[in-house]
Amino acid sequence: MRLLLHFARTYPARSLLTLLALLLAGLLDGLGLSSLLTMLVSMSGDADGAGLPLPARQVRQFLAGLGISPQLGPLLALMVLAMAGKAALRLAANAQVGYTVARVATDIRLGLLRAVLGSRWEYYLRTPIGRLSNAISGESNRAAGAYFDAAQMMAVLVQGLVYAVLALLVSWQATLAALLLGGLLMSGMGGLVRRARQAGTRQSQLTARLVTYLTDVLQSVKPLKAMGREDLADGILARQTRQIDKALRKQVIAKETLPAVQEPLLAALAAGGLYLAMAHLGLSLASVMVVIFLLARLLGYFTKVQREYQRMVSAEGGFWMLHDAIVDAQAAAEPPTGSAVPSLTRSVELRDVRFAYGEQPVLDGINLVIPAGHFTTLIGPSGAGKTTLVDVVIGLLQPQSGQVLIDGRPLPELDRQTWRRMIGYVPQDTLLLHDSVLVNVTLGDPALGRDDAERALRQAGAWDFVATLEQGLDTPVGERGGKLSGGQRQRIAIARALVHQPALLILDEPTSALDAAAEVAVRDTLRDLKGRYTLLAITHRPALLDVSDHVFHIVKGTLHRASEPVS
Ligand SMILES: Nc1ncnc2c1ncn2[C@@H]1O[C@H](COP(=O)(O)OP(=O)(O)OP(=O)(O)O)[C@@H](O)[C@H]1O
Repeated sequence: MRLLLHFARTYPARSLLTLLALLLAGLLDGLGLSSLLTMLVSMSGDADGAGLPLPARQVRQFLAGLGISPQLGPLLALMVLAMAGKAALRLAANAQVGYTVARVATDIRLGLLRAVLGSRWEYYLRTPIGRLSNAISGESNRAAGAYFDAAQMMAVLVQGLVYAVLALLVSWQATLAALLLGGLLMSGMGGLVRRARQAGTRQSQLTARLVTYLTDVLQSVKPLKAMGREDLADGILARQTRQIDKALRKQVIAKETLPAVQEPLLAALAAGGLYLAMAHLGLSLASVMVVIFLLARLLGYFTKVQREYQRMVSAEGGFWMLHDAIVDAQAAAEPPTGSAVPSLTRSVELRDVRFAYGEQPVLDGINLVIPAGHFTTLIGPSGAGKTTLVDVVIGLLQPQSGQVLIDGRPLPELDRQTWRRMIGYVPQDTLLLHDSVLVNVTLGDPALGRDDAERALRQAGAWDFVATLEQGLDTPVGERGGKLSGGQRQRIAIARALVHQPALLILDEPTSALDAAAEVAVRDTLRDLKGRYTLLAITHRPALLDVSDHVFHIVKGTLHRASEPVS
């Protein structure tokens, strides 16, 4: 029910339209059925209609009002018209449902993408990539399927209600008895519905776990294969796959058992109802014929509604899992951005900045001035807090106290996106996109052309090897840049950071994978960039230390000047 309310609230107009079309279709179905009943009764010889069941009499009156005599021809025409109208309305309703199912899947995907992309850096550190890819690709379709099942259930329910009203007009006693028994039948089968729901939820959870684990394995498959340990991953993946299989089988059993139990019970109930109508309520033959027909269909609708409901709840777990993932990502949204336009002509300054991951302090009262146009380098032992300091400058992490000032203005007052677009960033681990060299350098930015890419590649000392590639700039780099060497990947990452001519170039160990010649090329580039750009690097390499203007040493979150500016 929670899911139905959620859909009704999220898509009110579409849901209302669909319901309206279904209701009208149900009413037309009832009209068609009443015409049929009238014919049946007329054929039974009850010419004046006195013994006709109520809806049949009303159809006669309705036809008389229109000046149509209740003969076979007009009755048949009315029935055909009603059925055609019903079919058209069902088509309209089903088309709406189909569009909405596609819309639900799109909304889930976009909702998750936007929530994820708008999250704080800490969110990415704790959320497995595989969980997100599973959600975007497979699970969102399954979750949207829950809307389809909900709509199918409503369609059957509306039609069932129309039949119930007709049946009540014919014999309220027999109908009430059927409704009561139908209700009992449904609650008796509740266990099977619950089992399908549990198995569906488990299937979603297990699939998310499997895809998450598989993504991690594939990302580190090289060391696994190199050390002959892929069988360890295989064992875990196979166990998780078997668990999914078990959950699927449970769902199948619950789904198949439901109709298998419903049908004999239904037959028994129909027989009981018939007996009641004939032996105890003393209904006329015409009414009994109608009662048999209506009650059998009515109980049929009961069971169908329950089957659709079961289908819906077995897909529901996936829907709520995605819904919670979106809420989780939204809760981790980046803080509101300021609106001031940043400039970097004087300095980036950190004033008494303190940052901790939970209880663990990482930056412990950092005071640092990074002058514009200079080359500032941070060195220090592993885990000292160098990358964390850089993340604070970018605004990926917010310090618990202290300030980051850009040309004297606190970072939170600045427009975050504009500030970050002024940054060129070379990360410690170079991961390229599975695309061409060109796209890897420009990131698909339409404002940047081939000339820009070539200039940046030349500056990064990468043009020589790119020019020799078979397709030059258009050469695909393979999955995560796997077709290139570590040093080549690193130079492409440097070109990517330079291509948009950033005001602040941040490099985290930019030459760690380069040979001496390539390192000299990058060093010369950085030396040339000095004065035009502000450079902030983390490095231990003497080549870069030689061209730095200021070198700071970080030890256990505190900063020490390691050298005076070089000339
Ligand atoms: N997401 C995180 N959650 C908790 N602790 C973290 C997290 N990221 C980093 N740390 C911790 O913060 C400290 C500083 O990490 P940081 O990456 O800034 O070090 P670093 O000086 O750049 O190290 P390296 O030279 O090895 O890259 C380390 O002790 C690390 O364990």
